Amino acid sequence: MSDEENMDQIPDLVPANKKVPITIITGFLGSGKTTLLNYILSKQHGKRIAVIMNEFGEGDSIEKSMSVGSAGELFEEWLELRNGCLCCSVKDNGVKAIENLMTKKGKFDYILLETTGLADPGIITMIDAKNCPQQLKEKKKDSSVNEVTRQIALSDIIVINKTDLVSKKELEQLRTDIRRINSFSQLIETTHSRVDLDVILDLNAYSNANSSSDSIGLEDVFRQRGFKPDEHQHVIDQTVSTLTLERKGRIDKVLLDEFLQDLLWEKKIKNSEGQTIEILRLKGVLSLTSDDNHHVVQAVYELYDYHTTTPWAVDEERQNTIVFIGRNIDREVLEHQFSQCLQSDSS
Ligand SMILES: Nc1nc2c(ncn2[C@@H]2O[C@H](COP(=O)(O)OP(=O)(O)OP(=O)(O)O)[C@@H](O)[C@H]2O)c(=O)[nH]1
Repeated sequence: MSDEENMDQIPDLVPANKKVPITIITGFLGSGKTTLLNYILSKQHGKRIAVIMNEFGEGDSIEKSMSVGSAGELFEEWLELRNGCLCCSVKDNGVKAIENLMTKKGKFDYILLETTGLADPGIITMIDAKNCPQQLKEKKKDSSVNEVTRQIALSDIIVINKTDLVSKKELEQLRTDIRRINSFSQLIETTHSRVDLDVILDLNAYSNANSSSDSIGLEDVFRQRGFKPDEHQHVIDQTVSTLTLERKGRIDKVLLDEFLQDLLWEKKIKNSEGQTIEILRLKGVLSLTSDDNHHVVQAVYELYDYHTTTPWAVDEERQNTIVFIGRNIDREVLEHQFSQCLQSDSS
């Protein structure tokens, strides 16, 4: 069969009416990623899960399969990708690899991606409770953000693993340090990576899929966590931190695009001390002037995109919540810029 014919068949392999969630698992060497994957695979009976491991280094892509299911109904495929950038892997090699997997093995219910510490986008970040405090202190020669800070900043779920190896006081301090970097992400504490699988497998934040009825959208996450704008942050923060803004009304997408492009692409937006505001991750739920649906905006560094989710209820007050995670965050500047994107007759 030619490649073209092969590609034509791929859409049929994806479960009907359902986009397959892709979850990225990242973390430092030895933080417990493999333990987590093995735990997930050992528990998720009756589901078909593809695990994509993203490793860095020389050598050809290696495919290795392993079978964990007891009754044979559970099948997992491990696939190792090479080359550094996870964005490229996901968009190019990764997609191809997933397609090949589906061609060979049929439909999957979940796709899990494991990456080593160098990949940028992370969704679930594994933290080694014992070693993380030291990793957080690491100074990069070029004064860029260190690896573990970046992983924490980018994540939707942070799993603090190996809590058996630290005291209560050390754990409390670590929680505070992590929250300071990313106050949006959900924090889970474990030993041997034993997480609540519903939380891990329903996470769909980085998938390009539109919200489907059975996946948790960002707006649900905001709602479930009772998310409130941070009132405390008035000063410029030169470390990595989170800022949340909330505005009533409707956003003009043309104006928002201009703002996001100035912020993320052109890096034109400076704090009040003239330093560039560096965004690592951005997420938001918006009410746009263009239609009556919720829109989710997400960015990882320069890359950003929107997707449309559920309609606003007729009597629901329209509001826009946006979370910035980055460095040199300046509340006043970002607040001003974001407010400029509101439709002029919005309050
Ligand atoms: N004490 C303790 N050890 C753990 C825990 N979780 C995992 N380990 C051990 O830590 C070691 C590393 O765990 P892995 O799951 O291989 O970590 P990893 O992130 O996949 O590591 P790499 O493959 O090197 O990137 C293994 O020996 C695990 O048994 C935990 O909660 N407590």
